[in-house]
Amino acid sequence: MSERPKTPLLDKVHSPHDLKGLSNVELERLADELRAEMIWTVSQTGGHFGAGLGVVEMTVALHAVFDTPRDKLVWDVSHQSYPHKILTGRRDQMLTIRQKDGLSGFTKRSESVYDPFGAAHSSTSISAALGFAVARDLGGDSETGHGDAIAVIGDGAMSGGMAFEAMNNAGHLGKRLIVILNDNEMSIAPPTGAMSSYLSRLYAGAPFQEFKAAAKGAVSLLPGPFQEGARRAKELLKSVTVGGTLFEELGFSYVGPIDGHDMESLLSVLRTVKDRADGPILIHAITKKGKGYSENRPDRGHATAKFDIATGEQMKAPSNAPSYTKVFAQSLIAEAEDDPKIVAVTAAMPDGTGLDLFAERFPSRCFDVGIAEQHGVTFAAGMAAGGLKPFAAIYSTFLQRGYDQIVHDVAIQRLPVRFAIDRAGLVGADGCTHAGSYDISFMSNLPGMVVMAAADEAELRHMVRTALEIDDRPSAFRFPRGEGVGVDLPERGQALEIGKGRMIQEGARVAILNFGTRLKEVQEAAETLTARGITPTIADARFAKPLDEALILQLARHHEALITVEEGAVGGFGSHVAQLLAEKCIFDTGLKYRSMVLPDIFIDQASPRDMYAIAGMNAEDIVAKVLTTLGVEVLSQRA
Ligand SMILES: Cc1ncc(C[n+]2csc(CCOP(=O)(O)OP(=O)(O)O)c2C)c(N)n1
Ligand SMILES: CC(=O)[C@@H](O)[C@H](O)COP(=O)(O)O
Ligand SMILES: [Mg+2]
Repeated sequence: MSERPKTPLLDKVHSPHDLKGLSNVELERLADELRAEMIWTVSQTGGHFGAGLGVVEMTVALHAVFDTPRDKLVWDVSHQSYPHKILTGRRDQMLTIRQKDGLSGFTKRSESVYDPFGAAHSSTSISAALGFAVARDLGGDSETGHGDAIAVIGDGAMSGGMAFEAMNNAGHLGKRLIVILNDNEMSIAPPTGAMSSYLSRLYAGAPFQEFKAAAKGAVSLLPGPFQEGARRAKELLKSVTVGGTLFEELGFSYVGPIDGHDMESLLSVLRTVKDRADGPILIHAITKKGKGYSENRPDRGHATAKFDIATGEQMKAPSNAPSYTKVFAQSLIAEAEDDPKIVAVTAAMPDGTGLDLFAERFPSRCFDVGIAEQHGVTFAAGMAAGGLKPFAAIYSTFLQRGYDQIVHDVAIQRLPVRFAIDRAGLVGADGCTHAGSYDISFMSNLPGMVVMAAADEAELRHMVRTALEIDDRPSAFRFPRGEGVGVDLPERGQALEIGKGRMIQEGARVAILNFGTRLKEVQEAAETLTARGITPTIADARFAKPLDEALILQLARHHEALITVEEGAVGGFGSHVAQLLAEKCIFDTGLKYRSMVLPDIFIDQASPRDMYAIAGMNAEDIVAKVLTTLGVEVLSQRA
């Protein structure tokens, strides 16, 4: 185990207030200690890493200059907020981060007054900070008071449309608002897009040194705070800006680029801005993701498992089966070898969706659109309308961003976009912000949509093929984060019959109708139940839409009880089954129907197994549900 670093200055910091008396040199030393502390902490826990390392100096400088929590500091995505958490009274809990009952890996209002706004999905910070600015100016109530509103947003997050919607609004309102663009020339993967190239050009055009000198000069010109008139302040800011940027056209003052690791520069600029800004201002800070430890890794150490600090070696549990993501990617590549019309879209998640593999094989047929799920969906719709066969590979939670586009651009026009919905169900350490809980509901509600869920990795392979063959309407297939169950994989997928489920085992009294990867838990539950003399019938629905009506009615008519199981919120598969049973008057026959869905709460981070335990959806919960439904004593079973 790596030794905890010595951090004499940091040990004296219990809140940002303790930074106020420190000199610039001490703040610089504090940043070094904070970085060492963060490296050690994440080596023990795993988690998001590179982004936090890149904002260590910025975090120290922001807390030294601004008056949080009165000033509202909003971190975009907030995967970079670990140093902020350490400085804002949560250092002692850092070893619990992303674990059950521990700290969240993201900012969270209920966790700290220093987290004025929760995040985890990207590109929301400018909108939220603008909201704080307006609340301040219009006398909103706030326990911590109202001061400056500061958004820290990455270059990747800046590719999201919301950031521009917010700047458009902020430039128009003209309120004092501070946006720090943390430009490390990385998203999770290297950023793509014209905006990214534009930022690089801004950076290339104005070397730090000149700016640093200007900033220093400007600060030395300042008399005490609050003594300078507005005219002078404007001139001062102008002297440290370069003109003609896109941001200025949108109504922001642009300051930069500055070296985001240079404490002197940061402090000078932030102090100047704090004292003088009178409208929206954007500070362009250049940083290195992974600074001081993982900056040379291809992903700059975006996220990591626990690791050995000396060797960098990550401690990952050995895998027994390929991940669902990999099976998806390999299956799609196999299909694309034969069908040149197949194209793939990712919204800034090439590695996470496996499309990095697809892009290696078919570079011109793979599109990383940036953090732009809305655009990604409509872009795919356009390609479908143009005669291609697009697969939009998007995490369930991020697909929420593109919902109107799914309805308006895809479903209403019945365009054959294939949605490969990764990270379906509860994902673990990222917690409720990343849970894929709603896609079954929001996709199954749409007329004409085909909605599938894979029960194992072989099923996923078949569903890729099935989606490919559905060329007259949109379709979706969902699969979870992590490893498959280890079933044999067919070389190639076989198209499934649309809207047809499959029988897994015949039993009596109770039928369990599964949708998705709870099948393993259902089968485990069935073993326990069989030992108690109740052998359930098990079927795998495969489709939530269209429903296999014949199968469902058969199960309902030949069993005392029918229980559906799905890894999704209420309103999904089970609700559609209930609707069918009601319409066919099956409830009138006395059928006991139960639907096992995610409960109506947001479940915080824990292992997926623990999250499903909280949700009441593991094998033992299925056993209990069967027994209570049949009126059999549960307690004796548990004993
Ligand atoms: C809407 C949405 N899509 C995708 C993601 C996944 N995601 C998390 S961080 C990240 C990259 C962000 O890049 P940037 O803002 O530059 O921050 P950096 O990690 O470089 O500091 C992405 C794509 C997300 N959080 N939200
Ligand atoms: C912050 C963020 O949104 C991503 O980094 C996310 O945590 C990735 O999740 P996976 O590890 O499931 O790809
Ligand atoms: Mg970045």
